[in-house]
Amino acid sequence: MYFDEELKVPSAVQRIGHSLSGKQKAVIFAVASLAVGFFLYKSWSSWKQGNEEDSEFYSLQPSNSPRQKRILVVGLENTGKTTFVRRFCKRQNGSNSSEENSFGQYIKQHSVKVGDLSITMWDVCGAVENREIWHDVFRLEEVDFIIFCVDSSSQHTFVEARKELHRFLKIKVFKQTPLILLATKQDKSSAVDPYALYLSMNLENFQGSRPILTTGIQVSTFGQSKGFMELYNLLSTIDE
Ligand SMILES: Nc1nc2c(ncn2[C@@H]2O[C@H](COP(=O)(O)OP(=O)(O)OP(=O)(O)O)[C@@H](O)[C@H]2O)c(=O)[nH]1
Ligand SMILES: [Mg+2]
Repeated sequence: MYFDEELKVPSAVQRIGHSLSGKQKAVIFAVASLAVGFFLYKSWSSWKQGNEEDSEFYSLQPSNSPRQKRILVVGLENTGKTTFVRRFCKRQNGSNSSEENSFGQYIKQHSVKVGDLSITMWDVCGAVENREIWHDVFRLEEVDFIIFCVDSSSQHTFVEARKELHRFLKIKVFKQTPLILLATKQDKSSAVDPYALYLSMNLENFQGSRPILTTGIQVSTFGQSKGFMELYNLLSTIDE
């Protein structure tokens, strides 16, 4: 391909431009406009869908006598724990949530009052070299729930996630602690649904001693979330 000296556009493209009639140009313009319009509509509707989901959860007002829930959030690295915890605990008015280091830089403590609950979440780093911390976290405080996050779109990590989850559930102090298996990144096209994820974790042997529940969430790049209301309902209905 060579370039026209003056216009710096490929001559082949230039020739096509010249050979099109006004009508053909109008058709191409209309098709391109429709494609752009469709793309904008799809982006807007997925943003709106996420936002609607959010609004139910974010409109919950804190009650005067909330029940305390202490929740440990663990899972392999890159599963979306920090994204989830920050978004869940950051209320729109921002006035009643907090984030601080707990046990050094690898565990972040978040607190929020939402609806009927006063929630403290510990977001524990998931990188391999830090996983031994998981086994020390019982020193934090008594916990009411374990939320174990699995990136539902990364099926190649399921075996490792299952191994770590089983290891974690065998820790003595957590032997009866209710578990919520959280299927994160549900927006991704390769994501499996929460029930399929639950089956792949082989949790039958752990079921006798504790409630085990599963649900899914997603948090978009723009911060819109889905599934938080259902998670809130699970947290508020189970009483240990
Ligand atoms: N598509 C999509 N991406 C997500 C979602 N949640 C988190 N992510 C992305 O996943 C990546 C990892 O998220 P983090 O929240 O840092 O993961 P983490 O589990 O805290 O990782 P560690 O702290 O290393 O254990 C980031 O690039 C996030 O933007 C989601 O619901 N959907
Ligand atoms: Mg993190």
